[in-house]
Amino acid sequence: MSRKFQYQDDDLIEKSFNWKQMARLFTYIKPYRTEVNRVVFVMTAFGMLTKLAIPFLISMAIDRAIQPREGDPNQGLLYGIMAGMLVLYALRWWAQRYTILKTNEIGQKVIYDLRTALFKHIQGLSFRFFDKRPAGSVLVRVTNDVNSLQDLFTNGVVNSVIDIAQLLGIIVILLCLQFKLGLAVMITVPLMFVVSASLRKRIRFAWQTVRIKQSRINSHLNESIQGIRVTQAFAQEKENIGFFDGMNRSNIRSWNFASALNQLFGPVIEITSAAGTLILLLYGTHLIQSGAMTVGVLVAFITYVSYFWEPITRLGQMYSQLLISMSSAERIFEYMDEKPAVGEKPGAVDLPDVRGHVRFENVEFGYEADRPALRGIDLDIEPGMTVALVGHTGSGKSTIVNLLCRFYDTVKGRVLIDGIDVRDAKLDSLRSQIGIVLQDTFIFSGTIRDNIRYGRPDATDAEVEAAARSVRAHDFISQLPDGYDTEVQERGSALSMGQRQLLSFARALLADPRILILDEATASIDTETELRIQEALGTLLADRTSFIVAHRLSTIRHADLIVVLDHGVIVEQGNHDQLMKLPGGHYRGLIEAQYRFLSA
Ligand SMILES: Nc1ncnc2c1ncn2[C@@H]1O[C@H](COP(=O)(O)OP(=O)(O)OP(=O)(O)O)[C@@H](O)[C@H]1O
Repeated sequence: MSRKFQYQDDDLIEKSFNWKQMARLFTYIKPYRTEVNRVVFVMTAFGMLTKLAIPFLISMAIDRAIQPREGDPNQGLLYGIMAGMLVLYALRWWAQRYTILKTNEIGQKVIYDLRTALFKHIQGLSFRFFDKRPAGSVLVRVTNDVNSLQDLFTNGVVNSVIDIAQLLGIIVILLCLQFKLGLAVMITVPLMFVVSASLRKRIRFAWQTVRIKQSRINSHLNESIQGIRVTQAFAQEKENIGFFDGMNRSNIRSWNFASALNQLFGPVIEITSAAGTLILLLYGTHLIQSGAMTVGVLVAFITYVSYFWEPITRLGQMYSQLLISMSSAERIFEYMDEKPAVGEKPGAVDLPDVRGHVRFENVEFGYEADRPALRGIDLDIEPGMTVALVGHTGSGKSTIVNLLCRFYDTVKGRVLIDGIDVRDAKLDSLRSQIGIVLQDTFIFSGTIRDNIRYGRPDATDAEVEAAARSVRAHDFISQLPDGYDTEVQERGSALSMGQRQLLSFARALLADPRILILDEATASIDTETELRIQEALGTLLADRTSFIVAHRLSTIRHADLIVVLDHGVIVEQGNHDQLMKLPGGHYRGLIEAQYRFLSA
């Protein structure tokens, strides 16, 4: 069976509904406590109390103005009551408008804070975290999962507080109006709670499944778009579309299932409410006939009972909303709790301006526990040296530079810069002194100028241009439609491979790091660009310690030290001439193989 498109990102998070998590979610609303309190006050005082007063006024109108037990109808009192009701309605309208505006505002602020906190946290996570997760699934958590909390924070929190207050108010009113009738109506409530509680867990899992399906769609989407050229080149569009369709359908099915479960809350409440109304009519009529209650009070009672179910229905909906939000919250907090695998020690020091003396002392490392990628690595590199790392694919060249930048920590041994263990240095101070030019030269969307300035945003235009000139990038940049202000697409797809390389050289040169890492591009480029890149390299490497994951013969030949790796072990080191003299040596073998390839 094909094992293509396996996104092992998310398993169902097996945690029960947990109040601690809830409390944690609500810490995000804490900074806006005063605003929330204000809204709750306005809505309770002007929205809820006005609403609760209206049925009371209606009962007064019936029993005292329209059909008093004693005396004639009182028209004046009726108009008075009507005027009072108008004022109450106006007040209620204003309170509702204020509440909607304010709750939306508060909700947006909370979502903003949460998204920023999550993004900030993810930015600080180590390579190990990203090794394990497809980019699409990380996107989903910052977008969809955070969005799904929006409803909770915009309407949910404030409305729930108001609903609970309204519910308590109505219970008090019902019991005061007619104690026995009030009790009789409320007898159905526990039944409703028992039924809905059993739905709770199933709904939570159903929504989590939806999120996971969405996350997989996003992962696939991300991969499909990034790999579209390969897909089209291998004519795999149909297969891709088929796979996407399957995912999409599965998403719909799980959405429908979750939503159907959600909808069960409504009928549960409706049936309970119908039972309550029946009890009310039967028992209420009996009370009127026996003279224990007036018609006006029954009318008010009926209205209050309908008000009684309103907050319960909304709280029920809010509860399902909460369950949906909980699964998103769990997914968000799972990332928030992720500690960077490469952390900063409590007493980490700022690495002073380094000279560029690099030492690897008996270093051992593996990406996975049982598969060592490097073993017994000892290197001593003087400041200013150019070191070429060579070896077969997978021999550990990139891993050496990953450890130097501290993208990962060694399992054994130490990496020292100017005698300071990289684990004792603040990450910022370490990485800002190391420049990296990767094989996959990442160009960000923005102008050419912004891209060159990436590592030193404060560089002047003149400095940007000087850097570009030094690495021979100025000529091609000035021929672009808007020169340095030309907008490049994300990943720089409008630029050629060689041009992207030159741009990344300019970026590294402008940042002027003491230590430079260069993962040479393997793609073959024309001789003229190759020459230009060689010249640019000369400028770039001058006066700094450089590590080159080398693929080009020309670069290797001029390196001060060539380190030959094989299966994670250093098998030879020396300069070109020394290594070529070793009969049957690894390096000599590599060079001879390349010459054979080039002359073939
Ligand atoms: N992120 C990762 N997770 C797990 N294993 C990895 C990871 N990166 C590299 N490896 C493994 O570690 C070993 C060394 O990889 P490394 O990338 O250092 O090789 P390399 O010499 O730079 O290869 P190439 O010339 O192909 O870039 C390989 O066996 C590789 O499969």
